[in-house]
Amino acid sequence: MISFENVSKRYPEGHDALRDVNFTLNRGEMAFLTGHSGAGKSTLLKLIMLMERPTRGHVSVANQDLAQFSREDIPYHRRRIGVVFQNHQLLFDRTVFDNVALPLQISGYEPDDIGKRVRAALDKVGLLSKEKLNPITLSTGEQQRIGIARAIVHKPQLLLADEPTGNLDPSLSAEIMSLFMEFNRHGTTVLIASHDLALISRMGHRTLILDQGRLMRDG
Ligand SMILES: Nc1ncnc2c1ncn2[C@@H]1O[C@H](COP(=O)(O)OP(=O)(O)OP(=O)(O)O)[C@@H](O)[C@H]1O
Repeated sequence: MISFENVSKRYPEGHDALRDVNFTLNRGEMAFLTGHSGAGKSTLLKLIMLMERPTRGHVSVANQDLAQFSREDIPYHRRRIGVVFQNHQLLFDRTVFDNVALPLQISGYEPDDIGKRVRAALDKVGLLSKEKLNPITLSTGEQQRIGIARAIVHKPQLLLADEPTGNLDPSLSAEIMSLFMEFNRHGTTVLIASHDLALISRMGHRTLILDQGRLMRDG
């Protein structure tokens, strides 16, 4: 599903964020990405999303070399991916339903179809009864679950998360992780960047460790 071949990324100021990174994540696999602050975790995810381009090497998603994608192809590429952020970037002037519906509205789905898909996504994260509420009235853990519903509402093949449990206590973090595992059991490929080593080791999944931009361990 994802392949990195000799990938390096140097930002314009001359900082090497990734150095000669090689790995493959198979379709249907779930893995964690960890490392110290500044190790290159977010940069690696940004290369997959085409928010950044590598300086050297090749990144492929679903057997397509992303170097072939022009700026116009980026929306097509992003529709295959769901992304969860630490600060879930919800809109507090809209309902829970409308927050989750947003990516579908942008992609031009029919209103009936949007209703069905949004409710299915909210059901998966246990928030169906809260669709009419404003997210600001919900707890932090519930807000993160809205962010996850929004990330999976278009049924992406690939789910990426950047520190999805950064603001949450251990029991809420475990809850969020079990949601990711559930999506993975249903076939979604999942890659989660997190510095929470205790949580990662409890999950028992493949873990990629970055250190100053180099992939130090994969297993
Ligand atoms: N847009 C940018 N321009 C210049 N340097 C950047 C940019 N984004 C990241 N960097 C640098 O690249 C390195 C890797 O950053 P990155 O955000 O990928 O690491 P990270 O492992 O996600 O860190 P954190 O856990 O703190 O989010 C850091 O030294 C950072 O300062």
